[in-house]
Amino acid sequence: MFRVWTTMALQMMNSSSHPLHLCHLKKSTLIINRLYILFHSIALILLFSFRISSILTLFHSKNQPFIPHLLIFISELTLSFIWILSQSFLWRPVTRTVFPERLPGDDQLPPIDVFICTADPRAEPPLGVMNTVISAMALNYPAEKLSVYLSDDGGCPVTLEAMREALKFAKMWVPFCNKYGVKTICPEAYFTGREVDDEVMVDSLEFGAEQRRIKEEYESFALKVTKISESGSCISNKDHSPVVEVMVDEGTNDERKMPLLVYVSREKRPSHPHHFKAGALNALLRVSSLLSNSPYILGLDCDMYCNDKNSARQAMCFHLDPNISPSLAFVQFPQTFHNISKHDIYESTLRCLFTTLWSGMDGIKGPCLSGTCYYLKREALYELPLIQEDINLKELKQCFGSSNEFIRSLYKKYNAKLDNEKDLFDESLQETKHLASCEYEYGTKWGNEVGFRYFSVTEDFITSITIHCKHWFSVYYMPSRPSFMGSCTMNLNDLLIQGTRWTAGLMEVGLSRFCPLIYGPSRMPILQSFCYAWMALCHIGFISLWILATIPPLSLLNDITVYPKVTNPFFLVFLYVFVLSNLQHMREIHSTGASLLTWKHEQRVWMMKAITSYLYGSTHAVMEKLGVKEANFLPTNKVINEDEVKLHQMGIYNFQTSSMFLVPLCSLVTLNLLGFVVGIIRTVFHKECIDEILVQTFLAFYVALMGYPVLEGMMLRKDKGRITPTVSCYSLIFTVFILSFGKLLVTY
Ligand SMILES: O=c1ccn([C@@H]2O[C@H](COP(=O)(O)OP(=O)(O)O[C@H]3O[C@H](CO)[C@@H](O)[C@H](O)[C@H]3O)[C@@H](O)[C@H]2O)c(=O)[nH]1
Ligand SMILES: [Mn+2]
Repeated sequence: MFRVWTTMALQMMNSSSHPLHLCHLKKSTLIINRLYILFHSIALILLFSFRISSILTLFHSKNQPFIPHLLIFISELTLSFIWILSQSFLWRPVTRTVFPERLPGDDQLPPIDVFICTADPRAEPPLGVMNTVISAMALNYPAEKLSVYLSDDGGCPVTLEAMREALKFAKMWVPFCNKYGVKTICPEAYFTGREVDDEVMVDSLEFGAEQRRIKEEYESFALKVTKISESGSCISNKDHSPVVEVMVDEGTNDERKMPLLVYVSREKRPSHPHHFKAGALNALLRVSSLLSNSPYILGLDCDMYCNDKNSARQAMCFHLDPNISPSLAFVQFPQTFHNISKHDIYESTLRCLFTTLWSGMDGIKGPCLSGTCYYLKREALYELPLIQEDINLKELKQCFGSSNEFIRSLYKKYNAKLDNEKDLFDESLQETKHLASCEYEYGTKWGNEVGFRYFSVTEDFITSITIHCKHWFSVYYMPSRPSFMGSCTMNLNDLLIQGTRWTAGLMEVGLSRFCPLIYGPSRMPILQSFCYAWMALCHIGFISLWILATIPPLSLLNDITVYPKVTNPFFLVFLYVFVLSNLQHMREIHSTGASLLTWKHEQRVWMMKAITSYLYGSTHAVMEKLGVKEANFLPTNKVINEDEVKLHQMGIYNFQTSSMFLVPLCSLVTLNLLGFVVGIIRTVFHKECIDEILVQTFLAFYVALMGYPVLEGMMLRKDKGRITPTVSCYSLIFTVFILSFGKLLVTY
């Protein structure tokens, strides 16, 4: 199927000499980055030589405890290791431009299947999910070439009911968008005025009336869906048979004027593993292959609505370029968020990831699938040679499972049943239920060698490693108007829970045979495997941060010096490393157009996550390795809470989260405040020691400053989002524990 489209694209391109897209190397950034890498590396070598020689001296002379120096050295080594890996992202940054107006006519565009996943109607309100579905139906793409699939892992009748209503509304909404060239194709975003650049045709009376009518229709649709959600049982059903419903647009017989809409809820049984989102996506892959079998798949989360109707055409500018098409696996768009406040205190935009890191990886061989919003070639998930009709069915069945119908869909000349007669269509529909059943995958290679991979809960990460390790590459395109918008985490609790899940999933890969440092270098460019390795392993940064947040203050309290004196030339090396890395961070932030406050928030959130999420996630990954714990996927909460929004907009942290997260944060900040105070007292009373303890006093001050919101939450705030006295008490107890245990440790 796919080859046919490529050939068509090839033919079409021969007739035109204008490229569909361009790739620009960011030369000045590249030079700055490489100079920075050079100077920073020299400084690190000097720093290590200082550490090694001072540790050796201490080991022999024994005039100061040796453990604190060793620990600090370990933390510096860990940070440097992560730093080295991360520099691969800076090596060759690129940006891209597309020319969708040069695409061939609609009749030559390849079909697209949109996959949307939802799992839990309580965390993911059906109205939001339906908005995503409707926005996908309104994409600027031939309707007969667009099919929208919703996977409902919650197995909720409520979602199915809401979807039927969504189709009714979409029948009005899609023609409205087409007729008036509406840009914001997600109804909720359009009516709440989230995007302001939709040129409202104020002059046109007809448009005004039409818009009012549609608005009323939307309101009544929204009300209906809310009522359905409230009336029905909204509890995820973990024990049910498969449900597949094709929502046919009955009004039309000959030509499809609306995209196909399909509801899929795969079978779930308590005794069968369901492999979370990857399992849901694989069920969609199989079901869709019988109904529409499009060569390209647009993957979306339920909260990521389409914000730009042109994304499909933009993606096709790459997929239809004959020079790159044969080995291009996916075109990826950044994830942007509609509920970001002015102060992004939780750093939920993932700015660094989507601006700097991904465009850096794009210059190598393409970034990882993480962050969804991708136009993926179906073939890249199957990894098959070109299938001819005469291929051995038995062999294929061992790989893809028992369905003859599915195997036939892999054939070059397969026609999806949609276009055929009604009887055949009904027969296919019956077969889709078999394909969405629990046992279908038993004894097959689904999740291991074909489809989305089950190896880790961060299915996008492991799946893209395996794709990039074959002959495929990918493209990252960041348009000025965000193509997709999702909802980001708006409180500390969601942020840290999500961070823990990501850490667990990524570390699990990092600790396995798929570790990019081992699995990657022979299969992909070395720089790309370093990028992947950074993603899988950067969470070990928790080791460094725990050491840096405890040893300097403990040393201050126990009269030990772990950094060079101010008069020592090596002091300059430490100063240089600290200042330069922060300057580079600020430059990078500035170049993406963000404010310097972002620097503070990013540093702070990184510290908070490293102390908690990275630690717990890594522990979870290790326990999973040992077989003590099972993988877990708790969907991120997408319900909007008014109080929370207010705090978020004012830039105030909401500390309503479990004490498992709060206690370490509070204790470490308190400890550093204590260390800083002692440092100041010591310099006031013994002026001569200032040059000895300056670095560690500064570090304690820096941590306490970064942790200021935590201190404020403990001592000054009275609102609901503060840190409760009980948690503060536990934290004090923990601080005392660190103090006494630390005393033993640092004096050894
Ligand atoms: O058993 C499950 C669990 C989740 N989901 C869906 O997976 C999506 C992502 O879940 P979410 O709770 O939003 O997690 P995030 O951490 O925000 O998602 C990011 O990280 C995930 C990997 O951990 C990726 O799958 C996502 O695409 C990426 O946006 C949502 O649409 C869910 O409905 C399922 O379909 N089945
Ligand atoms: Mn999400």
